[in-house]
Amino acid sequence: MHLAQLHLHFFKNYERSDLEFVAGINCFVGPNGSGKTNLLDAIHYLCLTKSGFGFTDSQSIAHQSQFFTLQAEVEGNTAFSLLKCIQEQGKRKLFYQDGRLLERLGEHVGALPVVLIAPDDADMVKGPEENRRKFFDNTLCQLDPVYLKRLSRYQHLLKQRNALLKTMQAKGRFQADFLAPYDSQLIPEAIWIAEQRQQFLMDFEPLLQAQYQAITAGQEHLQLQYESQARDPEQFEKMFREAAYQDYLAKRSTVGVHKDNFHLYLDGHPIRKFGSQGQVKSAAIALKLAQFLALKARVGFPPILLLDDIFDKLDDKRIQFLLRLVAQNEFGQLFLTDARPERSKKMLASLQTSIRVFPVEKGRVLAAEDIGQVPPSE
Ligand SMILES: Nc1ncnc2c1ncn2[C@@H]1O[C@H](COP(=O)(O)OP(=O)(O)OP(=O)(O)O)[C@@H](O)[C@H]1O
Repeated sequence: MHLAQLHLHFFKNYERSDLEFVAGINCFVGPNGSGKTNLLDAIHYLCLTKSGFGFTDSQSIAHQSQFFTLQAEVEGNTAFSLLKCIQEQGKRKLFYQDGRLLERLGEHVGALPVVLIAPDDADMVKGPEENRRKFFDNTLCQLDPVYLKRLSRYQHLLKQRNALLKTMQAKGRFQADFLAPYDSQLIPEAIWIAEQRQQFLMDFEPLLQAQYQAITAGQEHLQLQYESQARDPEQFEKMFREAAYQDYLAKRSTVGVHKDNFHLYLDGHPIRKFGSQGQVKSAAIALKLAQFLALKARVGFPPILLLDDIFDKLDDKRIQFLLRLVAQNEFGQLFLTDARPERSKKMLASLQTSIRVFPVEKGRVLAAEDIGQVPPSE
């Protein structure tokens, strides 16, 4: 499976752009701020229906416009060959597969799996718990549509419960019976989500460890530990109900799977606290590569891989590791950005795959150049 074409209209700094990709490596090169990452984000939108860099939909509409349109042609083993995403300012985002408007955006999640390796990935390892929760939820949602559905339901109920707690506080009156209908729906969802996370991690941890050991030449042992209040269903239900008054005082739900933690340890010590910069970077790439392998195993073909600015932000050792994987044909279609064209051309030129370089200049993509040793059609 690969993206054969991409068409952008009023997406960020692109007024209109039409690109034809190769099935191997597509490299966007150009000065800082020219729009290279925006192209990766357009691809991310078409894979997961949203930005991979935390931009809102309205931020992604070009300043001079009231809408953006993204379109892609997909070749290979997917159930569709044409994708379209339209976002009009202040309106519902529309997403089409082969001209069919999807009722829910979630229907598309997982159909075109994608992994993004970006400069701020270290925040996933070093940053707050929420970052790791987001990473694991993103992976599980791409793997399983039911997980996405039930997680969305949990988040929706939680929002409603929190709004109710705020209203109660504003009125100065705690009423446990008002919370009960939410609690009886939230508790089973939380228990189910915790179970799924737990099960998933049993397969994911060995993948993660193998990737980390390969990157670091096997010197240290990376471990992942899952901590959830909902792992013991009976205990959790009691805890959740008992927290009601505390929740009222806090004006938010203080117990639940939105509080789960995913701890990373290096030789038994929390990497967040003790990891060196290099160890943190290696763990971040290992997480993304393990995500890639988990998705590939589930769908049976390699996900699209987006590499943002890796030549600048990673050191040679980690770049060489990634390029070795490319050379071993571990990946499918790959998109990467680099501010220095000569460097990426030199790094990529020897690889046995089709390679196309797209020069980018202030929201315009100039004539592409094929530099691979394999013709673009293969
Ligand atoms: N909604 C928008 N409308 C118009 N321009 C936008 C919009 N959002 C972002 N931009 C512009 O896009 C440019 C940033 O693009 P992008 O992040 O893709 O750059 P880049 O080439 O990856 O740069 P770097 O090499 O620094 O990472 C900036 O000039 C920014 O002003």
